[in-house]
Amino acid sequence: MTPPPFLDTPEAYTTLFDSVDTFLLDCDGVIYHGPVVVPGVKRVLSLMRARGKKIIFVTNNATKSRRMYKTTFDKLGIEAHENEIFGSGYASAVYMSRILNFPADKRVYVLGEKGLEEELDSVGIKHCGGTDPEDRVFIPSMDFSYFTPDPTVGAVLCGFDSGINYKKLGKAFSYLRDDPNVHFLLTNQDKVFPTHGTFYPGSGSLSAPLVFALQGKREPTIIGKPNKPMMDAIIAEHQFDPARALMVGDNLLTDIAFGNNSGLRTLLVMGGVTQKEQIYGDKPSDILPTFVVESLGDLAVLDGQPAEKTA
Ligand SMILES: O=C(O)[C@H](O)[C@H](O)COP(=O)(O)O
Ligand SMILES: [Mg+2]
Repeated sequence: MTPPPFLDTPEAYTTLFDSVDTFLLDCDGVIYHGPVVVPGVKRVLSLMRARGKKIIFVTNNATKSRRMYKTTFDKLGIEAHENEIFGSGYASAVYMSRILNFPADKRVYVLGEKGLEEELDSVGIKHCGGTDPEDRVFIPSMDFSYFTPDPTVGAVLCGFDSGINYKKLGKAFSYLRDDPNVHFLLTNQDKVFPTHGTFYPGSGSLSAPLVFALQGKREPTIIGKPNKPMMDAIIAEHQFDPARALMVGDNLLTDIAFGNNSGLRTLLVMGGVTQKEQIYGDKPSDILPTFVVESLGDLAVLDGQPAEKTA
C-alpha cells in the first residue's frame, strides 16, 4: 500500500485547507498536550473560523462534560461552543438515553469521574459509583462484605477514572458476572494518551481488568472513536458533507480508524500517540491516514502572519 503524503509546504496546506468545509478535531495530542496548547493551533482555529469552516471537537476523554470542556477551552483562549464539543462521556449518555432507552427506574454503575456523571444527569439517567466517596476507598484485604448487589443497577459504564480501585472493579464485575441483562459499556478503549511530554494509561487500560476477568463471557459496547455511536451523536446535531470533511487526530486506532470508518479523509499529526515509523517504516500499520503532517499548528502559516508567531 502506497504510504500517505506527508504535507510540509504552504501549497500542500492550502490545497487541503481549501478542500475542507468541516474539521473534526481530536483534542488530546492535537489541540493540546495536557495543559499546554500545541504551538500554532490557536492561529489555525482562528483561521478556520475566519474562513467559515465548521469545527467539531471530538474527544474520547470522558472526564469532562461539554460544559466543562467549554470552560477549559475558554481558559485556554480557544473559541468553542458547547454544541461543537463531543466527548465520549456525552456520546455515552446520548447512547444510553436514545438507543438503549435506559429505564428511569434503573441506575448505571459508573467507573468514571464528575464529567461523565454530569452528562448522565443531563439526559436524566440515574447513576451510582463514580465519584461517590463510598466507592473511592481501599477495602481491607480479602474482605468481600462490601459487595452487596444493588438490584436497581441495569448497566455498567466505564470511562477514565483516576480513582479506580478494587472495590469499584469488584462491584462492576459482580453486576456483569451475575446478570447478562446488565449492559456493559465503555466510553472508549484508548490504550494510552499523551500528556506532559509522555504517555499514561488510557481508559481502555483501566477497564481492561473487567474485560479480562469476564473471560469473554461479556463483550463491552464501546461508544467512543473509532466506533459508530460517537459519529451517530455528532450527526444527530450537525449535518455535513463527508466528502468535504476531515478528521484530524494523533491516534491511528481511534481517530484515523474513526474517520476511515465514517468515509472521511483523515489527517494524522505527529507528537501524540503515533510514531512516524508506524506509517513510513518497514512494517506500516494497516490503518493509514489520507495525509500526515508534523503538527496541526504547521498550517498557521496560511494566516499570512510571521511564521515565528506561535500562539
Ligand atoms: O480516555 C483516555 O484514555 C484519554 O482521555 C483519551 O485517550 C484522550 O482522548 P482524545 O482527545 O485523544 O480522543
Ligand atoms: Mg488524541
